[in-house]
Amino acid sequence: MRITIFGTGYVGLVTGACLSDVGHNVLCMDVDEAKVARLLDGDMPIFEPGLEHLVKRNVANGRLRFTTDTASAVAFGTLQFIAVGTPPDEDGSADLQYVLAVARAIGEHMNDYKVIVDKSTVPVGTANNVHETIRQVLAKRGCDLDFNVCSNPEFLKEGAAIEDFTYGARIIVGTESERAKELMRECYAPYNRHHEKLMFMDVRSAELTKYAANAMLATKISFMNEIANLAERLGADIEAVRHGIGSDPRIGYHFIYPGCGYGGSCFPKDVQALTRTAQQVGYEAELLASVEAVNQRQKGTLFNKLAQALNRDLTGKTIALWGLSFKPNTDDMRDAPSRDLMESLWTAGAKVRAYDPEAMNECRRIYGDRDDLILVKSREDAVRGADALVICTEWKVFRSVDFYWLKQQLAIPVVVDGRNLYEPYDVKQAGLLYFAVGRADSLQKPGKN
Ligand SMILES: NC(=O)C1=CN([C@@H]2O[C@H](COP(=O)(O)OP(=O)(O)OC[C@H]3O[C@@H](n4cnc5c(N)ncnc54)[C@H](O)[C@@H]3O)[C@@H](O)[C@H]2O)C=CC1
Ligand SMILES: O=C(O)[C@H]1O[C@H](OP(=O)(O)OP(=O)(O)OC[C@H]2O[C@@H](n3ccc(=O)[nH]c3=O)[C@H](O)[C@@H]2O)[C@H](O)[C@@H](O)[C@@H]1O
Repeated sequence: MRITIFGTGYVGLVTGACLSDVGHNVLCMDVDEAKVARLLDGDMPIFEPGLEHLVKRNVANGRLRFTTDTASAVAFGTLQFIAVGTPPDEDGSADLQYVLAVARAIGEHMNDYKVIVDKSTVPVGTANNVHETIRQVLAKRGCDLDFNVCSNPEFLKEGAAIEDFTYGARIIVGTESERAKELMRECYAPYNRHHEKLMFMDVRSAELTKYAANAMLATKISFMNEIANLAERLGADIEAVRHGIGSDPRIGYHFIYPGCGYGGSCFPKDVQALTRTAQQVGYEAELLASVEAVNQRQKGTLFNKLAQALNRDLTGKTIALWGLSFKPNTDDMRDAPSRDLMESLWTAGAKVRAYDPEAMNECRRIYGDRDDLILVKSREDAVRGADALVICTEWKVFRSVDFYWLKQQLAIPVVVDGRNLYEPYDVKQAGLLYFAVGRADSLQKPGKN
């Protein structure tokens, strides 16, 4: 099957690589010439486990190609996937300019039947909007061509994108057209062999399903962070509570890890966009607004704990930071909690010595050269000579630490852990003060031991 994908970001590139790997012929189009040039050179613009291998294999066998040429991209595929960004607008609603630019390009260049497949996360009603945009462009051209627009939201997680795309729990397709349905069935047949994963529904429900899924997951996280904050104040341990509630299958263990707030390119923007959508139809989404507010507060928790541990004396201090990406196995720092922490530390007059296994270049790209940011090559380099340590991301390399060694490295024996990686008792045994999230032990103050 011939498939065109607009956008070679996390979603577009993974979709292109995976669909070509199961035998489809895929042409990926991006307006970012530098990105396409890198891809043509076999260089990955993002870090995603397994992606480079998949891309190279399918480029080599000729089933995966890249272009910046819109006309040939539109001519190529019967299916035209839209996988471009939908960043937040100033008021929090989804900015559809990139989606609609693709719609116009399709309208300008199409000469036969197409199914336009919206994979970007878009507000309810966008498929209609895309349909109308294409119809108007075709009308201007004096063309009367048949086409359908369907919604096919993506549920992959960064860091596990290929696995999620390949083995995801469901494939949602919103369409009222039998012809589009058959083509989508053909596209996803390789993923639908063992049990029926394809769920067809109306377009608006498919669009809302995506926001509902992300909002539900974000709600679970904010809920746990709220309980964690309570646990700290009540002298309870959130890790015991997490085990206790997760064992109830109605609640489950997934997405109930407390931490330093959810980040990434999606939960923050999608919760905001859904809240905005609700307002637009005259409904105050109070729960969603609270999910967002709790998350904002949680992102300040590491700084507050550190400031309290150091008696608010941060000026001139050097803080070691382990983990910059918003989660492990990605170099993505969009809305990462590490950014809130670093920016607060700089405002308070502290320096940051940071290490991340994959996000160093991304950090350099975002913040450039500055005196108060020192990027180092290992976790050891980060703590050597630092005053205290903060952990923002639960990369595997941070999980096992000799706490006696760590104590010797730090001028002030303070470890603030935004991911609850260690047993408080083990850390304390080495003479360190350990401030985790939602753990009664983390309430200890310097001088109390
Ligand atoms: N990142 C993720 O894990 C997931 C993202 N999504 C959704 O998928 C969409 C894409 O997200 P990402 O892949 O993260 O975005 P991204 O920002 O990584 O990539 C978007 C790409 O689209 C390109 N682009 C912009 N305008 C274009 C045009 N007119 N024609 C062709 N290419 C164009 C950009 O140059 C960029 O390379 C968003 O709506 C997002 O909410 C959904 C599920 C997971
Ligand atoms: O729409 C999207 O873009 C995607 O958003 C999330 O995926 P992603 O943002 O890549 O990463 P997650 O693993 O969901 O983590 C998001 C944030 O929540 C945090 N988190 C996650 C789980 C948890 O229990 N606690 C917690 O604090 C993570 O540290 C991270 O900062 C969803 O999990 C995907 O299903 C969805 O497709």
